[in-house]
Amino acid sequence: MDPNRVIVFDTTLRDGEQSPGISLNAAEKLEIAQQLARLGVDVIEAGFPIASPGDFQAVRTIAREVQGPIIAGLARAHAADIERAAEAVRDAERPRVHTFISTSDIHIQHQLQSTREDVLGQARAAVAHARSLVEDVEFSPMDATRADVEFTAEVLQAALDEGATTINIPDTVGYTMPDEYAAFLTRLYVLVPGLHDVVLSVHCHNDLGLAVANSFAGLKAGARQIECAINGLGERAGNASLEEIVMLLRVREADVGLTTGINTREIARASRMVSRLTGYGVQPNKAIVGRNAFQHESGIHQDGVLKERSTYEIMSKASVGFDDVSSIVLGKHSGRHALQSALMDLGYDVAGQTLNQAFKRFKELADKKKQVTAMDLEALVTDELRADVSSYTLEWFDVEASTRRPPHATVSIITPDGETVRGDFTGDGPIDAIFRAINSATRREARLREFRIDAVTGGQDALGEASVILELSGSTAAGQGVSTDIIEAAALAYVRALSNVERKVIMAAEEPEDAQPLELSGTP
Ligand SMILES: CC(=O)SCCNC(=O)CCNC(=O)[C@H](O)C(C)(C)COP(=O)(O)OP(=O)(O)OC[C@H]1O[C@@H](n2cnc3c(N)ncnc32)[C@H](O)[C@@H]1OP(=O)(O)O
Ligand SMILES: CC(C)C(=O)C(=O)O
Ligand SMILES: [Mg+2]
Repeated sequence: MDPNRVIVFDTTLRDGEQSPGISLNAAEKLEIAQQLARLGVDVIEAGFPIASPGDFQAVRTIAREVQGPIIAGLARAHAADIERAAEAVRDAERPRVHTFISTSDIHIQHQLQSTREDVLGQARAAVAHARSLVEDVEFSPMDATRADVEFTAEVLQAALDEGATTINIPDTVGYTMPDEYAAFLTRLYVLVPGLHDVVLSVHCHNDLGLAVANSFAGLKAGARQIECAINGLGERAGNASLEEIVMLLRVREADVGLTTGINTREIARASRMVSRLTGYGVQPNKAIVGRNAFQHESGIHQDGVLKERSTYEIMSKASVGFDDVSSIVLGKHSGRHALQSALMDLGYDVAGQTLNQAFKRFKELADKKKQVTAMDLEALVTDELRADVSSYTLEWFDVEASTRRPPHATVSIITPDGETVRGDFTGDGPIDAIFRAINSATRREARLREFRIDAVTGGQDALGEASVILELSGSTAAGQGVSTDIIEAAALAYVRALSNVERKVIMAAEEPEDAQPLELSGTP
């Protein structure tokens, strides 16, 4: 085998399933195992067969149905565990039994309540027994990183003497540090030269957030198998995340020189499947598979990525199978380039002053909304186009609403001549009050024919779109307004409808009777 090829041992279905609250049935485990095979992992640790009849059945089903990877079952250093594991994986193309016993004094004294001598004997017997049942036997000295290195070496020598084919060095409680872990492995290679003839493996936990860093240090020290789990699942803070270590090796391959057999384009699918079946969501800012991992929200980054992706991305989202995720997210930190590009996607070719005006409205909206969606943008732009044909402008308004007295509205309007006029009114409801306050300020007797308000987008911070039809001196016209505040949306719509109807009245008075009515533009 290529000495630079790293064996990917996936333990999502064993250590990953040890995450509190996860219990996968045989069908669910099989579905994940099939995806792991598509992903191209080399070994699937399918479960702990002695743990329950269900887990035994799940491991057996996977062993029978999943082609490609080695299928492993975990076993304590007990004959019954080993026999159950061997039976469960027996029908696999390539079965493996993974047996383990602690070598740290903390575990030997307090958990096993035993002695180093007994542990040495149990390890030897366990590997020998496993080897009598299957060819491929992995041995792990549990809690090795807190154990005496000389004693661990002695146990490993016994495991090798009995025919172990892979030796795994677990950092069971996520205690070690990269330099220390690498030094521990280097020392084991010196103390147990036979380790050079088998595969040395790393199995790191994330209690201090170092699982991937420690695993990587182990690979640099000579290990060629990495035990990891999709989405970093595993006991307590989890195991090294498969996607992180695999992409680290891929992205820095030229510098590190190690490869895996993983089809990285299957990573996103594997992550989503595991998340769905385990009920463990992925944190948005998780490396590689988090929702944000390939999204850019800030204007400077968006500008860079729009000009050349590599300015702010060290890998492409396509390389991990996230083709369907949009890279540019519009929010309060976005700039004109991103807005222009998003508008272009919607079919609006805006530039110059129109872009500046849309950008101003967009920033105001982004201050109110966490994320600005395509629908919000569309509403904003059409609203901006409508604003171009308005004659009256709503400068500001105040509405006092209460259940104890009738609502009162005050408005300030800028007329087509640039004059500021004010009006106020006490109405039946806040919208009625503001509409009549606009009439009072403009000294127009417009009559409301229709009023409707719709939510443009979902959620508490949704944009509302108000539509108003007004009648003035026998003519009618419509106006629309958009805002996160429905009273403001209604007032904008009223002011625009008033501008439109007034223009119609003037035109009707000026033009011959067969003239066509003026069409308002509002769509791209
Ligand atoms: C670091 C790891 O991830 S190790 C794997 C952890 N995974 C699991 O434990 C999940 C599956 N486990 C189970 O379903 C159960 O714990 C079983 C079926 C394996 C055992 O259940 P029980 O027999 O009731 O024992 P229990 O879990 O309470 O205690 C563990 C026993 O195993 C012993 N033990 C622990 N590790 C080992 C080992 N590697 N080899 C031999 N014995 C061990 C403990 O000393 C304890 O023995 P004791 O009963 O003589 O005190
Ligand atoms: C069983 C072993 C490999 C384990 O999961 C650990 O020590 O963390
Ligand atoms: Mg573990």
